[in-house]
Amino acid sequence: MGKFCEEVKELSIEIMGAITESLGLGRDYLSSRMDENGMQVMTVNCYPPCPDPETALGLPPHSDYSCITILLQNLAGLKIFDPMAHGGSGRWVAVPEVTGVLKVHIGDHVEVLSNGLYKSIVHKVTLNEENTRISLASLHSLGMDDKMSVPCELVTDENPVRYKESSFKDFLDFLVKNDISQGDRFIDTLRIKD
Ligand SMILES: O=C(O)CCC(=O)C(=O)O
Ligand SMILES: [Fe+2]
Repeated sequence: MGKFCEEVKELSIEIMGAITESLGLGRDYLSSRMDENGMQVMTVNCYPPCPDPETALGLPPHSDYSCITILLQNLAGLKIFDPMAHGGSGRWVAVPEVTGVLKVHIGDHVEVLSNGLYKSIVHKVTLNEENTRISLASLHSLGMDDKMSVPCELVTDENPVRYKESSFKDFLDFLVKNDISQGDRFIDTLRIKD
């Protein structure tokens, strides 16, 4: 498990480098903040078989507060929300399980970093009648008090700052006061209204 955590952290820094490069910020824009002071939270989720899977959920719809989440799972069950489908009313899409594959979620802090170009993905976990499902989710973020803000390089008159800055600690404060199981989303508290 220790080796998995270390390797997945290295992978997260590579993926974040590709994301910041894609935004024109360069590969190392966040690498030292993520590598030396960044937070890695590893969650082990166990979903026992459910006699009536249509009436329950393993995890309610949410987006991850992290920059990115790297996910390993043993069974299908993950669904992501495609907000553009059906003319904007959206639909849930089942993510196929492919053995040994890692999945990457864009989290709220990459939405902020990209000033909304990347969207954090809303997802949920469904249950099944027969088998126990296990997933390992590794959430990668900046340090506890390190604020993620929209880079000035991405801001112009036509593209103003669309999100307030925030830290992991700010997310924890949000968690205390809100109920993510009822659909409250941290990213919604960061949006700057026109
Ligand atoms: O179990 C899964 O596939 C997803 C877990 C998840 O979304 C989370 O831990 O935030
Ligand atoms: Fe999640």
